[in-house]
Amino acid sequence: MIKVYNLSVAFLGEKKALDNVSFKIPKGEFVYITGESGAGKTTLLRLFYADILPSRGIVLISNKDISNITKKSTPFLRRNIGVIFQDFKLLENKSVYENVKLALEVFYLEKNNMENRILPLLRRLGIYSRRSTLVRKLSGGEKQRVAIARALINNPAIILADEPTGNLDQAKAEDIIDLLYDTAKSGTTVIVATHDPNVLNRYKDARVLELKNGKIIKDTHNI
Ligand SMILES: Nc1ncnc2c1ncn2[C@@H]1O[C@H](COP(=O)(O)OP(=O)(O)OP(=O)(O)O)[C@@H](O)[C@H]1O
Repeated sequence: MIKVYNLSVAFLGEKKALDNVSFKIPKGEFVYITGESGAGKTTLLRLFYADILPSRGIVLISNKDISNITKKSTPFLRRNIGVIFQDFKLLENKSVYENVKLALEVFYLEKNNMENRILPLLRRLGIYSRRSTLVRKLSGGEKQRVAIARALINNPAIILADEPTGNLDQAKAEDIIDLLYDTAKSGTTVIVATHDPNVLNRYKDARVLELKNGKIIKDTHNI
């Protein structure tokens, strides 16, 4: 469960990136965060994994207040959160397998057993045959799948995806959204920031939170 109360973020010398935002997201929900460029989507996601702290207001992740979380405590929070970044942030000169393994090694202690965790996930995401390929040799769609594998490998409670279909054609974008939607079906909370209408229309029953100038102007669930 994610709860935010009266959340505002002001970057130095800028107008507010988020302005008094409140909402709750239950466990296992699939939510779109939408809004035009600069609306505050990325800023909101960054608050959830404590990449930034709010100027005002409260962020609760699984009932833990992270509004003032210390740097020392952020690894414990992030262990439960998988992030899929707009620009992937993969290690281009390492293989698909290595990229996922590095994310697993941070928290996983059974070093001998890692293959049993990684290979089935690569299979599920359709990148098993690319496991030894360097990331820099992959297509955009394949890189996106590696980014998803890396986000899922620690079985996080929450997945945050920032424009996960950025440069993909429509069919590939739909594949990626289907993967994320299925992930929510198994109990993971999935939050997808996007302004792509094809992505938004893919699951019409999904909750849509729309931001404009840092404020929520639409919430289809309104809870
Ligand atoms: N590090 C920063 N320093 C100063 N201003 C920032 C910073 N990050 C974001 N902003 C500003 O905050 C506002 C919200 O930005 P944000 O990146 O959250 O929007 P967005 O909805 O994700 O946009 P996009 O769709 O273009 O990624 C914008 O006005 C942006 O210029």
